[in-house]
Amino acid sequence: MWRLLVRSCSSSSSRQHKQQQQRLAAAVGSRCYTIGGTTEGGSQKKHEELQARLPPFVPKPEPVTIVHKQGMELLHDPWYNKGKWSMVPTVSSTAFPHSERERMGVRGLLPPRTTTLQLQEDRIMAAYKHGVVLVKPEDVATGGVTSEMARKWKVLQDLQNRNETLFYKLLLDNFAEMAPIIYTPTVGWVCSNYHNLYRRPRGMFFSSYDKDHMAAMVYNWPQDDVHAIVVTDGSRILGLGDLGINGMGIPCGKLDLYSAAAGFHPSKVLPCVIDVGTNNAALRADPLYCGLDQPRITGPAYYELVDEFVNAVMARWPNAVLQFEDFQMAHALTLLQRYRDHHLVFNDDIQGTAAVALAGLYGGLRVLGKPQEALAEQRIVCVGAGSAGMGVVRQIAAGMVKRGGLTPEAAASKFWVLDAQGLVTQYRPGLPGYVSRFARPTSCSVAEEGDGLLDVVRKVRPTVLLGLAGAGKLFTTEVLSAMGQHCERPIIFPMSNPTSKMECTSQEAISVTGGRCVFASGSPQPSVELDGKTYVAGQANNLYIFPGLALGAHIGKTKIVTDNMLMAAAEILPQLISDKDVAAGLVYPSLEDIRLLSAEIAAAVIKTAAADGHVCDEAAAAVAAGHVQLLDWVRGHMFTPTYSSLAYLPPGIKE
Ligand SMILES: NC(=O)C1=CN([C@@H]2O[C@H](COP(=O)(O)OP(=O)(O)OC[C@H]3O[C@@H](n4cnc5c(N)ncnc54)[C@H](O)[C@@H]3O)[C@@H](O)[C@H]2O)C=CC1
Ligand SMILES: CC(=O)C(=O)O
Ligand SMILES: [Mg+2]
Repeated sequence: MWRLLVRSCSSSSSRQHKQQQQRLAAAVGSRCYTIGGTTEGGSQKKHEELQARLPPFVPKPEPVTIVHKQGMELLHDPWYNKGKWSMVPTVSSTAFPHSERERMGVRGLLPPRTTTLQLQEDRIMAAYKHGVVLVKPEDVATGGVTSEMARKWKVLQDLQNRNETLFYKLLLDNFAEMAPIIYTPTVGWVCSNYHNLYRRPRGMFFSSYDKDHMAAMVYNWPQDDVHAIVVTDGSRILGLGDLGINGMGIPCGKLDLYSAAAGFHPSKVLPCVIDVGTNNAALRADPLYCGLDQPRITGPAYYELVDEFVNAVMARWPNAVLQFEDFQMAHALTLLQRYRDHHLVFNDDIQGTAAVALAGLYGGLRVLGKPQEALAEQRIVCVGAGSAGMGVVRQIAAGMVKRGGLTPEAAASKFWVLDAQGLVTQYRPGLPGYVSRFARPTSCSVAEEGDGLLDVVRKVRPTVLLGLAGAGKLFTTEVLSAMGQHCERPIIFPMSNPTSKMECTSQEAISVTGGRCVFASGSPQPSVELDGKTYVAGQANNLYIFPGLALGAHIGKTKIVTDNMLMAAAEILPQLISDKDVAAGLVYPSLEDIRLLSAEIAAAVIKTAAADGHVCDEAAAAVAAGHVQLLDWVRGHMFTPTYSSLAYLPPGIKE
């Protein structure tokens, strides 16, 4: 240390400098130290030489502020917070250096990348001078989100930051209208621009930097009783690809729906992101990006981190249901299989989407006036062999076995699955097990390995066309027209999100098929007027399933989420469509009734889990009491956004 100090000094003749030299000499006393390799000891001349080279002393007290707050309380104090709590986009709070985060109990409450006061100021100046461009033309192109939708999102976001009770009352009272603003498609734009829009930390941020700290840092979250956690690693956000830590917008949006749709108390839900880096070079290069500046960690190190996260949150909040969301296929299924027998977890993209697709097909059969058994007669083309596509195919096949009486092999023969390389057949080397079961046999006739969608549709003449590729307009006019030519009432579900990644619009499908198709899409679509008739578009989105499924699993204390529970959710949903809506061609019930739908799904899930012998005694008693009592019991657990009287409890006094 002395060596460094001495070598970095420079000469000065100031009085302060001399005082500093004297103080240093006194402090050093007769201690031996090295200058340029020579050992010195008490020589006045050498002292003077040394002191002459020391930097000047500047009497400047270090700016330390004594704080009597830590953690969330600190972040919520605009004076101590090192972010901007303003109405303009900025990187909030991230100017806390890591050592200080540790000291102040805010580790995990902020994104991992730190910024500077200067960068924050530059951003504010830019917004001050040039205004905030909320939606750029390219955002509309990539996300299908207009300035008007972004403006509404901002109004709701500001309200949520101010008054959660009012936010949830508004959302619940206007659910169908506002779901597209807090959820898809607007949430896709929010994630793409999260680093620009970020104002206030929400949820917990875990990163590879936190390795070996997660079990402790979860205690920085102030709520002891968390009921639902949604986590992403940002690797496949909707159909928008790797958005790194920006993917945090998705757990936030999903949990808004947990509270609005299923009545989870907003203070008891926890959005989480695990930042293992990103392969999105543009984001990493952006100075405002608040995630780690490193490529994604893969392999065993990745699984060690996710294991640590799961163990940490499950140890602190053993009653929580944990939803995995928007993990890329390379990890999604492996993670689900890794935890599903040990914890109350599910993967929404694999399982929630599967259940909503099967529900939509049962709804479609109702529209066509056919029983559920008719599922087994369908020929189904699915474009997209990823986590969502294969989850959907597997669930529909299970429905064919259960309702249609087919063997698993016969059910598999009803599917033609395409990925980015075209039709998937057994010719394909290295097919993972979850795909190979549905790969067409090589001896098969009509369609061949690698065939494009149009060829497959012409050769196979499917009755159902599903889109889960996240690749945009794959259901071209030719494809839609071919669907309409061989099938009187084709079922067409372009399920990819957000709007810009959907395989076709409602207008395209309905006009090309002359209004004959049964249509539902992943993101909401407008009604279509054709020849004086109005065709209403349904929404084939897992938002119908996950709130009620999670509620049933949580309050029923089912310990795990089974395939039977998912099947129960898929089977109950189409029974809840009103006859009027069926007559209008809708394959899903109205979103205006979302609380009722979630309660019915939760009840169905609990009944199934009870039959399989894994619910808590209270839930078992509610099931035994009958359906009406069970529904009442479920609803009794739902949060209702109303104001209540506040009572003050001084510190140290127990409730
Ligand atoms: N409506 C809903 O509730 C849900 C919709 N999704 C959407 O499904 C889409 C896919 O999600 P994941 O399966 O998780 O993604 P993924 O990345 O796991 O799979 C994508 C699949 O699409 C294939 N693909 C890509 N481009 C293609 C092309 N041009 N032609 C044919 N196939 C192509 C890929 O080869 C891969 O098999 C996303 O857009 C996502 O937003 C996902 C979950 C729920
Ligand atoms: C809806 C959904 O979960 C997705 O598009 O990924
Ligand atoms: Mg998803």
